[in-house]
Amino acid sequence: MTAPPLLSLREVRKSFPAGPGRRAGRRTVLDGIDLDVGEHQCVVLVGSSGSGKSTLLRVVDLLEDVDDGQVLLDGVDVADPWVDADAVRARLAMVFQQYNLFPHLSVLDNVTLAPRLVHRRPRGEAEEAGRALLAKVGLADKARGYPDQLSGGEQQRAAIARALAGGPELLLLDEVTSALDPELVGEVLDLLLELRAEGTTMLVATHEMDFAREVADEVVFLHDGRVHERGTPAQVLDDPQRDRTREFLRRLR
Ligand SMILES: Nc1ncnc2c1ncn2[C@@H]1O[C@H](COP(=O)(O)OP(=O)(O)OP(=O)(O)O)[C@@H](O)[C@H]1O
Repeated sequence: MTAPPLLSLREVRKSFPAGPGRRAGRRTVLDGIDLDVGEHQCVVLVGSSGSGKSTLLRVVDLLEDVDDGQVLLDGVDVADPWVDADAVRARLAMVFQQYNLFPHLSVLDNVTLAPRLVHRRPRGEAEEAGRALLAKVGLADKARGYPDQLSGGEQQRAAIARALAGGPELLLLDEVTSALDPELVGEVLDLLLELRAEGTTMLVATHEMDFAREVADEVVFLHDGRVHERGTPAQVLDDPQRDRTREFLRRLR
């Protein structure tokens, strides 16, 4: 029997209130999503603003409940009542568009907070590992600095170091370069390419098609909460079969 993929979504549905008050009804944001991410794989979500990419990542990171369908980690539905949600969260880490570093903590304390509080690692050990991670992301000299003393690109690299600190099995990346000035985008993408080359398992939402082309095992084009087209980067980005995918890519050029 073959092992299940690390992450599987099966017929996942999610809706939100379409406006204030009950009469506004609900808007379907994920409309029956099927998706697999195998160990050491990188799946990249692309699609227009509002197509559901962030919501999909938030569902995987247990920040949103699904209305219907399953989110399976190693074949186990994370919504099952006997599943320990904290244990699931410890296997995942998400990096957000806006870094979300704690402004009152040093860079090193941001990186070591979860290992110390959640994983109960002794301070010395957590700091040693944290410094190694900061060196890896090119911030060895910023360990004692504070987030507001860092550029956007440095803050995002610190956020990536923090995400890696718990040793996640799956890294979720939500438009991590969207808030950066264009000249800082490259330094973050280079770091992600390095992580990818090391075999880090990733589920990524991005508008950076060149990056998608370089890292993705599979590109998934979302439209209106559905998988509209999927395949290798060459298939979806260079030879799309559907008009909507072509139109989306044309608008990006
Ligand atoms: N908590 C919420 N309450 C109501 N509507 C929401 C909520 N979160 C997301 N939505 C709506 O769901 C839709 C999909 O949003 P989502 O952020 O997942 O899209 P996206 O593809 O990530 O867009 P972008 O590329 O702009 O980040 C949008 O119309 C959004 O307004």
